[in-house]
This record gives sequence, structure tokens and C-alpha cells, in this order.
Amino acid sequence: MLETTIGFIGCGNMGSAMIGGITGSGLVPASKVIASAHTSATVEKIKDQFGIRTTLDNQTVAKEADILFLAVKPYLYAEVIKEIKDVVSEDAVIVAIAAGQSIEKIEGCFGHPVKLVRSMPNTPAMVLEAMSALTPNDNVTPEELDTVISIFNSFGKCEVVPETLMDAVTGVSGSSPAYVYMFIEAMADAAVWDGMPRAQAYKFAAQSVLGAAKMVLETGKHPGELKDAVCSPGGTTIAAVAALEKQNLRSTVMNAQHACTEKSKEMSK
Ligand SMILES: NC(=O)C1=CN([C@@H]2O[C@H](COP(=O)(O)OP(=O)(O)OC[C@H]3O[C@@H](n4cnc5c(N)ncnc54)[C@H](OP(=O)(O)O)[C@@H]3O)[C@@H](O)[C@H]2O)C=CC1
Ligand SMILES: O=C(O)[C@@H]1CCC=N1
Repeated sequence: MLETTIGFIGCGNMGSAMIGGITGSGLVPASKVIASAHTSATVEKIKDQFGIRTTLDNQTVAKEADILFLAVKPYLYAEVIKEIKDVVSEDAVIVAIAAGQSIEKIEGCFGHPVKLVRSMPNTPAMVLEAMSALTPNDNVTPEELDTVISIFNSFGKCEVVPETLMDAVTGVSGSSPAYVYMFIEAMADAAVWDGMPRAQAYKFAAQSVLGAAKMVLETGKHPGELKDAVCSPGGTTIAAVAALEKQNLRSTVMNAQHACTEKSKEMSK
């Protein structure tokens, strides 16, 4: 268990998923997590849900936190940093999770040296299955980075990457759960079309996606080889694969994800 106070400024979709992961994994007791938000409705909800301490005062979180997550929308970064920059402990490690907010830009907002880790998590943190990427700045020591890594590992997997990869990471993992939910929803809609009750359709579609993802991760086989093993000659699967190819599934997905990465680059300017 970590002897560290973890602070969250902002606890919406992403912040609350990480808080759920951190407290659910038992990495730190709920009493060592403190979070702020804009409205009392959100802080009350988060307090009830996770048993952590909450406040509407960002400075209280900033003063107490050893590891401070900035979990507000990108356009609020400058404003929130202005509010907290003079009260954050100089030993604290700031963890930014926003799309398109570079280390240089965030350091500029603080205006004095800070220990900063830029990250890109995803919402499956809530069920301890996040995929996250981290880039530390030069002020973060290896021990501090290890602590931050242990927090991210508590709710999934993480890797340290060069900052130049952060836009691609946003496309392939930060935003990608949304595309996968659309795929699951479409599979379930088809099953309902073909007569299956809706709740059962979501279970069959989602478990199949989970199983296929585990096959890629655990067998080490190329996704194409795994696909081939499902396709019997003249069988059912190849009929579906041919229909997907006709509709350009792979180039559709590639173009969509590339658009996401390009948007992240544009937001960084
Ligand atoms: N959603 C996702 O899948 C991912 C999001 N991110 C990044 O996470 C960040 C947050 O996104 P997301 O969680 O989706 O956004 P949400 O809108 O769901 O949450 C934002 C949170 O910030 C709070 N907030 C707003 N203004 C302030 C303020 N002045 N001071 C303190 N808290 C404030 C809101 O409070 P209230 O609820 O009271 O309004 C809310 O709790 C973004 O920078 C995004 O790029 C990164 C990876 C994935
Ligand atoms: O849509 C967004 O901008 C955020 C960043 C990654 C996922 N959601």
C-alpha cells in the first residue's frame, strides 16, 4: 500500500474512473484520496460512491496531494493551474491527463519548475483494465516515476512513451473505447434484429470482444492468423468478413483513428 496522498482536481468521467480503480484495487485507502469538482452534486456523488474525501476548493486538494491529477477538460488547464500554482508543494508530482496539453505548455502555465508527468489513460480504469501512456519531464526522479507507474498499474496497464507518441496514443487507447462500444452496440443490434433479447445480445457481443482481445494479448499470434482460424472454407464467418471488406471496415477504422490523432495534434498547438 502506498503512503501517499493522491489528489484529483476534476472527477468526471475520467477522474472518477481512475478514483474507482485506485480505491477498488486497494493501492491506497480511500481516506488518502481527495478530489474536487466544480459542483457540489459531483463531489457528493463521488464521496458516496468511493468513500474518499471531497471539497469544492481546488487549493485544498493542491496543498494536500503528493501526487496531483489534473482531471479537468483541456480548456480549463490554464485557469486551474493559475489557481493552484502557488500552493502546490514543490515535492508534489503533477499528473496531467488531458488530450493535447503538452509538457511545454503545462510547464509554461506553472511558470516555475514542477515535477510533471503527462499521461493518457482510458475509462476502463474503472474496471482495472485501462491502457495508459506516461511521459515524465526532467524533474521527475526515477523513484517518483515508479510511484506514478504503480498508481497507473493499479487500474490497468501502462507504458512510458516519448511525448511525440502521445497523439497516436490518444487515438489507439485514450479515445478507442468509444469506437469499440460502437462496434459492440452494432453487433448487439444485429443480434436483436436476428431475434435475440437485447440484454443477452450485449453480453454475447461484449464477451466475444473481450475474448478476442485476450486471444491477441495472450497467444501473441497475428490478428490475421486468429481471424483465419475462425473462417471455415465456404462457411459462415467468411461471409461476414467479405461483407465487412466490401464496406471498407479496416480503412474506415484507420481513417477514424487517424482523425482522432490529428485532432489531438491540433489541440496541442
Ligand atoms: N473521458 C475520457 O475517456 C478521457 C478523458 N481524458 C481527459 O480527462 C480530462 C477530463 O475529461 P472527462 O473526465 O471526460 O471530463 P468531465 O467533463 O466528465 O469531467 C470534468 C470534471 O472537471 C470538473 N471541473 C470543471 N471545472 C472545474 C474547476 N474549475 N475546478 C475543478 N474541477 C472542475 C467537473 O466538475 P462538475 O462535475 O462538478 O462539473 C468534472 O468533475 C480531459 O482533459 C480529457 O482530455 C483522458 C483520457 C480519456
Ligand atoms: O474525447 C476526448 O477529447 C478525450 C480524450 C481521450 C478520450 N476522451
